[in-house]
Amino acid sequence: MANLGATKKHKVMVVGSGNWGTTMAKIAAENTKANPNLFEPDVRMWVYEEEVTVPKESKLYDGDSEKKHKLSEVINKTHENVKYLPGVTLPDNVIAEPSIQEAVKDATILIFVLPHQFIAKSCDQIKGHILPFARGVSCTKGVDVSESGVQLFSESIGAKLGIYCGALSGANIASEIAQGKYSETTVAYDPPPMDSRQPSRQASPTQSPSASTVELVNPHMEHTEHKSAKLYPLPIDFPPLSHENIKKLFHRPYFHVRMVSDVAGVSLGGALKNIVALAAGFVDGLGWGDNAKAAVMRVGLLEEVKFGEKFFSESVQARTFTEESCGVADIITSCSGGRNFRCAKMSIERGVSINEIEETELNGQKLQGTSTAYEVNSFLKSQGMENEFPLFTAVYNILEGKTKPEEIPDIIEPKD
Ligand SMILES: NC(=O)c1ccc[n+]([C@@H]2O[C@H](COP(=O)([O-])OP(=O)(O)OC[C@H]3O[C@@H](n4cnc5c(N)ncnc54)[C@H](O)[C@@H]3O)[C@@H](O)[C@H]2O)c1
Ligand SMILES: O=P(O)(O)OC[C@H](O)CO
Repeated sequence: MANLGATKKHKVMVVGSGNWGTTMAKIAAENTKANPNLFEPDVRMWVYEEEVTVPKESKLYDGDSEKKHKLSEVINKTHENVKYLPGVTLPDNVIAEPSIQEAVKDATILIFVLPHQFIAKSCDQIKGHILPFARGVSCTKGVDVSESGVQLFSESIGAKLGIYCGALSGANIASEIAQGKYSETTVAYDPPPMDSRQPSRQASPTQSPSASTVELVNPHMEHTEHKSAKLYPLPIDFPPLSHENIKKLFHRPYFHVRMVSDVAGVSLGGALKNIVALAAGFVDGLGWGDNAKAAVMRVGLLEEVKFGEKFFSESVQARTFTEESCGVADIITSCSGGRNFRCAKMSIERGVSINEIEETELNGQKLQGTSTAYEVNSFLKSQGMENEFPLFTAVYNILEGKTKPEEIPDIIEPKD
């Protein structure tokens, strides 16, 4: 699509700076540089500030291996996130910013890449500090479960901030992609109709677009206050956020993007596969091998599709799970080398809780599968549907110590 009437460029920022957050900032920064007609070059990355030590090879190392440095300063001075993505040089247009309000200021595109447990609080901090017509893309893998029901993070971010938010998810182990190794991903962006460009429209000043009421969130939420909200159209002096232009922000020669419109399918694939990966880790930890893993992956995929069709029936498409990177491919990669899989496996092998493994083995990185298993279970319980999702329920019960991993085969066997 032509950039009709566009005189301004999009300012891109990343909310998050963990293993995937830093990788996404790297990808986005490579692409903003490569597409100067669409994007401002600098990509601000919000860093949840902490003190870190630097390795001997770092130019900041002064002989004192215990000396603490602010992580944001280390990133800006050395172009390396020494804690969450060590050994990878970031482009110099990734700018680490410890203030979340400063980081989001004037950004037109916000890429959310936080562990899901931190999204709500971060949105509260951002609210009132973003451009009203900003747009979001959620790369967070998880679901937002509350008393009202289950929501996608694209929906809860959108509803909290009053913006449109799409989703990016795929078979994406961050460290491989950060090293430029080939991978695919799925980006779901279903732009609001008001963002489409009409050639006859007069260019309007950035500050004056009027808001329209649109459906922003999942209509399955029974008691939501946010069923519809005012959404500001993207001013015509910015390039349109069409599939073509959104793809240009994420696609790299080593990171192949497939654009779809099924935001629910993409988000659910990323969230639910983390429960499946725990199950795969449990059976692998027992020494049962690849056939056992394949069995839980098969059942996990079916439960993902069923969850989507039961609770997001108006929007989800089964083929998103079976054909796209965010579905079956993410189950395969997560059950092969993901953190949830590896930690679940170690917890069985060592006979310690997975929370202890997370604490001792991940150096501050966060598992999403354990909290997602609890959240999904509390939602299924509220719906009286635990028995319809035996694998998801078994993972929850194993985490609770009520079921043994050895019982998985019997539990997932269809009952007459
Ligand atoms: N790492 C991967 O390979 C990968 C790939 C695809 C998707 N994801 C998803 O991306 C999301 C982010 O994961 P990640 O790998 O970037 O993070 P991570 O697990 O590597 O790091 C944890 C992050 O949480 C931050 N943090 C800690 N306490 C916080 C607080 N109170 N408030 C805000 N932030 C806090 C830390 O600073 C750090 O940036 C997750 O949903 C994950 O499932 C990860
Ligand atoms: O390391 P995990 O288990 O959080 O999985 C990483 C990615 O989500 C794999 O696609």
